Amino acid sequence: MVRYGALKGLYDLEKTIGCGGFAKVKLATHIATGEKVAVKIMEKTALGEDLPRVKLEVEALKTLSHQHICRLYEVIETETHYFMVIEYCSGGELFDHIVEKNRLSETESRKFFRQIVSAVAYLHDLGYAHRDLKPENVLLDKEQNLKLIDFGLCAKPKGGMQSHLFTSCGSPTYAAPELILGNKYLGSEVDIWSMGVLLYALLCGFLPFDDNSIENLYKKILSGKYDEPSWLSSSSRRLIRSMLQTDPNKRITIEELCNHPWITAGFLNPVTFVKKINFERDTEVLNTMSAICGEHTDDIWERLAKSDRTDYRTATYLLLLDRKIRGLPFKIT
Ligand SMILES: CN(C)C[C@H]1CC[C@H](N2C(=O)N(C)Cc3cnc4ccc(-c5cc(Cl)c(O)c(Cl)c5)nc4c32)CC1
Repeated sequence: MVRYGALKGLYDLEKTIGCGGFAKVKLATHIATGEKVAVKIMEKTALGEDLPRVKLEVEALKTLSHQHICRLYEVIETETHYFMVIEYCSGGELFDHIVEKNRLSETESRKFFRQIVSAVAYLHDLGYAHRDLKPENVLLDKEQNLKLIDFGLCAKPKGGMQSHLFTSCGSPTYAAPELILGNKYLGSEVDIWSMGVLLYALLCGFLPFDDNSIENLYKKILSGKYDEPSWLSSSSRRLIRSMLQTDPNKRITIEELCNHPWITAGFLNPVTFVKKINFERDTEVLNTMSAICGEHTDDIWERLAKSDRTDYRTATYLLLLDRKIRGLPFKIT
């Protein structure tokens, strides 16, 4: 077990829970609260041209505060490494959940899909596009709530969501036709296409466009033709068709999606998102921290509010707040 001095006394590193490209993700315990966290470890020398993606993801995650987007608690930078301390999702990948059940019922698909739509609507409202939405980037926490991860490819176009992007990125299987063609595209529109692929995977248990040869895969995506299994309801067929429109101008918008009849069926309200104030003051949690570190709550809050929100103090505050929200003991007895 390689010991990382920078984490000493703050986090106990445990098993590796995944590797992705230039990062290794390990399970860890935040010592002060006993809370489980995921630590994304990146070696600077190995990052190379991927370094800008790390900064992009950190900046995005620092801004984002949504119940279905994985929360960034802390960033630790040393000479050789970056460590991102992120909310742990013990429920694994949504993909595995679909595979083990073969496919999900319309009701269960709707529950998960509403959470994805809420997270993406929130992202787009803040001027971000994820651009790599796929089942592997959708995890579940212990309460089976959905968490969006991996913002290494997300874009916040300078000119806002109406300005076009060019970099082709993400995985071809979930990529929209305009992205494959190398046309200029809108991040929001490619996210809608990818969500269409995700919804299809939830309801069908397999992908709308799939092929071992990348060339045939591209042909299928550009044709926009896919099977509609008999078990799909007409309402879900209509919704999927409106998302998997090869012409981005004909594709459903995120606002229409939030109000779509299939989305609202069985629910009282359309999908909304709370622009959660990123950082609300909680006196009980501050009292607990004051008991731990001996400082006065006003001084602690003062420092928290001024910090860049990625220090250990912030992580401790957020993890205690999480425990309180989940009804777990968080007071130092
Ligand atoms: C395929 N990818 C490029 C990497 C893969 C690494 C393991 C990870 N994981 C898993 O695959 N479990 C099954 C366990 C697990 C549990 N909690 C997690 C909490 C956060 C994250 C996470 C990972 C990355 Cl690379 C991020 O950028 C963010 Cl914002 C968050 N990954 C987690 C994670 C999923 C992604």
